[in-house]
Amino acid sequence: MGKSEKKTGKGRLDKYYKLAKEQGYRARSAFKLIQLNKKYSFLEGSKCTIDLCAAPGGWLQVASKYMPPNSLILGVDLVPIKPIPRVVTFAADITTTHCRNLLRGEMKDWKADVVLHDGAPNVGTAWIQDAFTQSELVLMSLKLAVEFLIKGGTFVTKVFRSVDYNNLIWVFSQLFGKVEATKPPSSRNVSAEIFVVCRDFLAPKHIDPKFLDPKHVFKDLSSLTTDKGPTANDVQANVFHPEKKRRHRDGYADGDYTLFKSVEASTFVNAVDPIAILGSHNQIAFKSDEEKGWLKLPTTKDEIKACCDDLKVLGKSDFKALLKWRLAIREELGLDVSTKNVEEVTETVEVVEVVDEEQQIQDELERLNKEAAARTKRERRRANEIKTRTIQRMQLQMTAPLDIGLEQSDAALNLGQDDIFDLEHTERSMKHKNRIDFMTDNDGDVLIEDEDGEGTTARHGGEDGDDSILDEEEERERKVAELEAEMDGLYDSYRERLQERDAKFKVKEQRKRRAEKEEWHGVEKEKEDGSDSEESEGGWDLVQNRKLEVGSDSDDSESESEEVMLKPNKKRNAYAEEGRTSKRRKLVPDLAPKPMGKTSSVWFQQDVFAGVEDEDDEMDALSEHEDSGMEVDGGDDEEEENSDDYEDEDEDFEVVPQDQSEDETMWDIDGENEDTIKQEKIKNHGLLTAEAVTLAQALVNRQTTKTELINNGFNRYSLNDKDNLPTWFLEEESKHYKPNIPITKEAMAALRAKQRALDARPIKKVAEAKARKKMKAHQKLEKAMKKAEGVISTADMTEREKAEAVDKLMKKGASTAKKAKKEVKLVVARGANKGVKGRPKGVKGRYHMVDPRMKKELRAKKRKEKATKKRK
Ligand SMILES: C[S@@+](CC[C@H](N)C(=O)[O-])C[C@H]1O[C@@H](n2cnc3c(N)ncnc32)[C@H](O)[C@@H]1O
Repeated sequence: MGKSEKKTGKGRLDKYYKLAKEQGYRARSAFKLIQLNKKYSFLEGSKCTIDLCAAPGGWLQVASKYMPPNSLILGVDLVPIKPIPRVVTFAADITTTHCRNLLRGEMKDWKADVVLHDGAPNVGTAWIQDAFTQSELVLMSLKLAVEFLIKGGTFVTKVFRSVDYNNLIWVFSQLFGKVEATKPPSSRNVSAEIFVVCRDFLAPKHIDPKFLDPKHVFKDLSSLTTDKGPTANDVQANVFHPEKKRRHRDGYADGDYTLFKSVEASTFVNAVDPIAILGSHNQIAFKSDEEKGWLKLPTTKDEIKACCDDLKVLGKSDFKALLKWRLAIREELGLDVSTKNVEEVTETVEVVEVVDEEQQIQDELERLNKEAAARTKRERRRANEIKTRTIQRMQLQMTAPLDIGLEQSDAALNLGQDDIFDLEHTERSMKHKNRIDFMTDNDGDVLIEDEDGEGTTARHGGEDGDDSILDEEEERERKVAELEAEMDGLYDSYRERLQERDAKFKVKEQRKRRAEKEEWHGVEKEKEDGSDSEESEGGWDLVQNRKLEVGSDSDDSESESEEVMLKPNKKRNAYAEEGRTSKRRKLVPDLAPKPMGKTSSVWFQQDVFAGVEDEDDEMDALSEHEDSGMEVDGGDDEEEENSDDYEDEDEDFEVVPQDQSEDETMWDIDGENEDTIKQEKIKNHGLLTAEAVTLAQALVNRQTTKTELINNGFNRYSLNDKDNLPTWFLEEESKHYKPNIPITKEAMAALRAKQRALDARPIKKVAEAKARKKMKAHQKLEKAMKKAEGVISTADMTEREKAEAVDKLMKKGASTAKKAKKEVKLVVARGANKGVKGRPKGVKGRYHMVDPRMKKELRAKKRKEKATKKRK
């Protein structure tokens, strides 16, 4: 709401408002005093004026303007008044003795010629209280006036036309010679205010205290009665907008001097217009026995009782509560019939129908059956919808593996979320399957262990029941395998997408893996070229590879048990192959030839492999190493291919197909190959992590031994079984599930020193440029020397000439390396040089005009450099 709108709404933007603004008065009310003074001229002759209720100070400004110089002007208000020249102000309540004392202190034994009062009580309390304070305020100002006024002095006060008006005028006339009520033109017509100018103060020696006692002055008023009540509008407004306090500026109804009105509760309850009663009364009283009985009813809560006590302080919600209470009482009395009751009656009529009990039970059962059927149907439909949605999302590659996990509560598959992630369960079912396989006897009979552990024989493919159990199990396994394969595939495509989005993804991955390795062993492991292939592997492949690695390490007896473990996996892989279409490519090993990894090349550089070129021989060599329990790092697809072939022929023989895993390094601590790489790496780059340096220092300082270190390598992290875990889980786990090797201060310091040394080294480009320069200088010098040799061998030159020529040549040859920089003189544009155009006087050679500030900055820079050098 705009300001002008607000003001216009109240009719305030009148000419006096504008005039007050123009003339610098703090309030438009200033014009009321100006006009009153114009009519009665009391300010011009006043030497002392007291303004009661003077804030913000409009009247004080007028007094200060119209009163003679050196006169005393005092202003009092509840709120502080901003200073006005030659005006003394206080903040005090005019009804208190404190205010009186303040005035007395300021006046000494002076008397005031004029006492002004423009007070308006601050609204906020109950309406009845307002009405009382208003009249009281006038009487209080009169009390102060008669105390401080000089005989013949003037008292100007504002009163509201109310029931008190006549009484007040009568009191004034008892104390002043002339009493006139007037409404200055600046006072709005809508306002009930009127100004009474009491002149010629009689200053009686004794003033009857009753004249100044509100109780006395307004005492008789209560005896007067009126027929004219408040208007209907007023009443409604009182009830529905109680917060808007009405000042009754038009005064009370003639003769209606009873400010406090009580109404009996029964009148309110029986009234045709209860709102009118609420608006025109102060209290609802419970006098008769019947009314007192209502007080005990549960509907008459404490709040209702409190509301009935003082209607004038109630809010809208209180009135509503009272009207509701009235309705409740009326229902209680049978005066009203509530809609609720009507409904209840109707219901009762329905229930009263005589129904056969059996029939009723039958109906109830039918109803329950129908409900159950509908529920099942609903659930099935919902499950189908979810299934379809999930499949669609999978097809559209919208579902990331984690999402899948959340959405796979597929009732149709009999797999909840728990089932999918319940790997134990999956494994159990697989083992169960294996056990069945293993327990198949030669006759083709199957030994199935019952709960007690006793074997029972069942015909292979015999009874339907067993078949169905097997089918169910198989079906279940198949679905689990399919889902897992699906998830792995999706995870791979997710990683691919990630790779596409983030160009640094590969580098990050490599770094991460390197960091992991270092954390374990303290030395950085050479990154294999084949890491790419590992990255592109699905989780299932990784698990498979790990299995193969473990298998290759274990002895024969172990490999047998491993085989048992591996079997279901192979089977699962087969299922996965079956079930997968587009994502399947991730599970198929990449057959394209790949460059040999660095580790591999180091390995194959050994003498043993000299001259071995053909594939078969290579495979022989590999198998030899397998037998000797040594780790062979693959990465070549040829090997991989061959390994597959061999696997088919002899399952005991398994070749590590691709990249070396972290586990491998852990298990093969003494591996020759490993050591070579590590040594080489350390030789080239030194130790790179604080953990590695800590361990190395501990070793050097004999705080630990190699054996201890190896033993420490076998901790809960190293023996973490990662089988059957999906890649995404392993990756997530690798972030947090790792040993926390303590590092020492010394290790950190050593690493930092190394880093600083590295930082101090010039970058490759700079080093190259320097080398180029050096080389050129060297070439030039060589050229000069050749020329000098030519000069020496010349016959037609004297020895002296030869020496001079050689000297010149050699100088020229050497000078290129150090070309003297042409010096540029800096001339400060200050004093005579300020604003000079062209060469400044007395400056020879190259020069550059500079701002004096530049020199200062240069000096500061040098200072700083010096300080940093010192610190170093
Ligand atoms: C209409 S204003 C006075 C305007 C003033 N005449 C002027 O021209 O600026 C009424 C003032 O009376 C003050 N007032 C109300 N009750 C009071 C009390 N008990 N003691 C002192 N001042 C009071 C209010 O604080 C308010 O500032």
